[in-house]
Amino acid sequence: MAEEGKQPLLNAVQVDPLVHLNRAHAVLYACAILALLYHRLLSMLGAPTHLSFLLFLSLTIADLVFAFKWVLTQAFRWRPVRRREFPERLASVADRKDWPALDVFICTADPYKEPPMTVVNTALSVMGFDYPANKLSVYVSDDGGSQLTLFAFMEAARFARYWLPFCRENGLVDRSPEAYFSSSSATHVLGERCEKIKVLLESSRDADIADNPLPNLIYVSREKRRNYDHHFKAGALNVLIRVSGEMSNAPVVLTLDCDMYSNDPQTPQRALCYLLDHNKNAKLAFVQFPQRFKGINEHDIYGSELKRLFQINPVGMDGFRGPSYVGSGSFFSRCCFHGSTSLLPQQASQPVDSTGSRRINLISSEAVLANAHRVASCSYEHGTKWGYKVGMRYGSLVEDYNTGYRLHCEGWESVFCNPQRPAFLGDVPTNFSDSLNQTKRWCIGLLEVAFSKYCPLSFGCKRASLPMGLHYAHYAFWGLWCIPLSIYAILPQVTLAYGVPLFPKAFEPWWYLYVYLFLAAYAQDLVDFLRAKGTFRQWWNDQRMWMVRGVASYLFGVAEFLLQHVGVPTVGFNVTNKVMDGEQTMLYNNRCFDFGADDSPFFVSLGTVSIVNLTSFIVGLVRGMRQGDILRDVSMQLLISGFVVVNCWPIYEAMAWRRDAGRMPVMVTKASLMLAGAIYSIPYFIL
Ligand SMILES: O=c1ccn([C@@H]2O[C@H](COP(=O)(O)OP(=O)(O)O[C@H]3O[C@H](CO)[C@@H](O)[C@H](O)[C@H]3O)[C@@H](O)[C@H]2O)c(=O)[nH]1
Ligand SMILES: [Mn+2]
Repeated sequence: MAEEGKQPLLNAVQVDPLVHLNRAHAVLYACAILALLYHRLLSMLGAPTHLSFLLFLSLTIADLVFAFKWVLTQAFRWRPVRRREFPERLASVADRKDWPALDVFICTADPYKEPPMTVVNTALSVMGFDYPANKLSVYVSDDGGSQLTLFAFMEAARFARYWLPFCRENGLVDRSPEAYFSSSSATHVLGERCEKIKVLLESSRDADIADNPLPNLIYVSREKRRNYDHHFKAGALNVLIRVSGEMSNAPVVLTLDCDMYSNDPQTPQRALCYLLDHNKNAKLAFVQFPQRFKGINEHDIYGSELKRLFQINPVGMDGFRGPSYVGSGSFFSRCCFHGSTSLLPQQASQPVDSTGSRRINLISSEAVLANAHRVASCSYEHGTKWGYKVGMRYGSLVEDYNTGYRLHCEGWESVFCNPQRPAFLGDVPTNFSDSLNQTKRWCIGLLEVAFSKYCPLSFGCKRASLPMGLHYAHYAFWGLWCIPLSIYAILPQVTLAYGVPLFPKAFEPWWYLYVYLFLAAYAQDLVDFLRAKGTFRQWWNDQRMWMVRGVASYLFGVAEFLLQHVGVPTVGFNVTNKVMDGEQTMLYNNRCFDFGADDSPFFVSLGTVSIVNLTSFIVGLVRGMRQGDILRDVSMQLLISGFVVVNCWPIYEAMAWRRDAGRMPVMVTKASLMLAGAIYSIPYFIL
């Protein structure tokens, strides 16, 4: 290995050339926000009645939240950096035989929502990494304790003997069998059960048909008992950290969701470009690859790509301590799980090195298995620091966000690695209601962190840094979007229907301020999106989903979080469905919104908002045509409701004239009409 300091460059970093433009614009926009708040204050002070004061107050609250969120997002735009890595130079730094061992963790939880074949597929794709087989171990955590999954893996172990040499001989890059070739009820999920650990393949013993060693493959189903908190995925990963610690104990650990298969066998080498970089690795906790997805329809109608979360914002965080951990596609340095950088002497937080792997040839020995069983039992963590100071952190439904955040607070760093060819590809919910449920779960998990003693605004700004604190606060307070979005979805519209102006007259100077604030924010968002290789149509759908989530996922997420706090039990980690029926798939591929799956309360909310906006827009326009002068007074309200109406088009289609299975259930339409009627009648009661 090359000496420290003389190491050839394994990676390079470049600051986004547009930062200065962004910063200049931030200053201008900040002035505009201050002017707006001043104007709001004036209107409140000059309000002629209590009612109009309340109306202006609501708008002020909405704008304050917008302003707060704007401040938080500036942290992402302050210093975005892009990285490149040079895996071809790796050979001059470390010989293949000196590469650190790699443990891959794959989590699955529900054999019905996550078909075992998907999980097997993911496992085989990583066993096909271009990496020394005797240094590679794949651990599968089955939180469902499913016989079917275990059986599928036993078969997979046999299949691997043929598949892996086949990949190598044919130089396949797609090493997930399903991706390459595409082109049973005999089980039940056990409530309580003992831990089960099976070594399905052992590198020192098993070889493929060409007589090359195979990677280790280990199936782990942890012990589950009533009366014990299992901490969902975080708990499962902590069991894997300990079990693998007893077996292969590799210094590098890759975490993957069961649907995130490897799309490039060179990926670990890219990660090594950072993990073996002596200038970096003493503090490097993880290398995060973006979550990328397959099967998204052309215009991405549900905004499933989550470009901002997975591709744009990490670049912004990378200019500081690094991107957040997103649960999948992350190469960890194992030592980061054992405590903080500052607490440990330099030797203990040793950078990833070529050593560290235990004697792999012993993993199925009785002694090792006995230890593995011990650490996989549910009482093992009792009275230890696991989940609090050690391993994946508990206390939030978004264990990934929470763990990455706490690592950054302890002084660890991370890097964002976003190669041209997606490193991993996963499934997205291609069903409207599933997609909204997923973001609702995230929203709740994030609020759990926001309102804990680890609130990023206080704890994070102090322990990590101001920008890192703001980054994490942006996510923690994600759900707050529901406040301004709900207010702007109803208030200007209802007042418009009653002919009450709320905003400055058209073409007055203040009116231009509002127009500037809207257009500039939207334009900047569009530019960010296009620069991240999005299309205009995808961006349009993405901004629509932002509003949709505002009155659906975020609104219900915040409500559920509040209910949870007054003691109403809630669902917890509702695993996202990865199976689609034929009709759903057809609707999705035809870019049709699917409201048919269930009559979810989300849809009542969406239906109500869309009806209110359409009604007000028509009433306002007709009134404006009749009495020309009022048109200028309510112009802003007309623009807002008109904009929402354009966005709600798929909802009107689904309510009024679609006849397929994905149309809006009649019950939901009726409920929405009633709710809209109720909203319009509120002013009567107040007056
Ligand atoms: O009790 C549980 C629940 C879930 N999982 C696994 O966790 C993964 C993610 O679950 P999924 O239903 O796919 O959730 P998503 O919302 O799609 O996942 C995102 O958000 C999660 C946090 O909410 C992160 O853990 C994931 O990595 C991230 O991809 C899957 O492999 C599950 O099998 C478990 O192992 N045990
Ligand atoms: Mn998922």
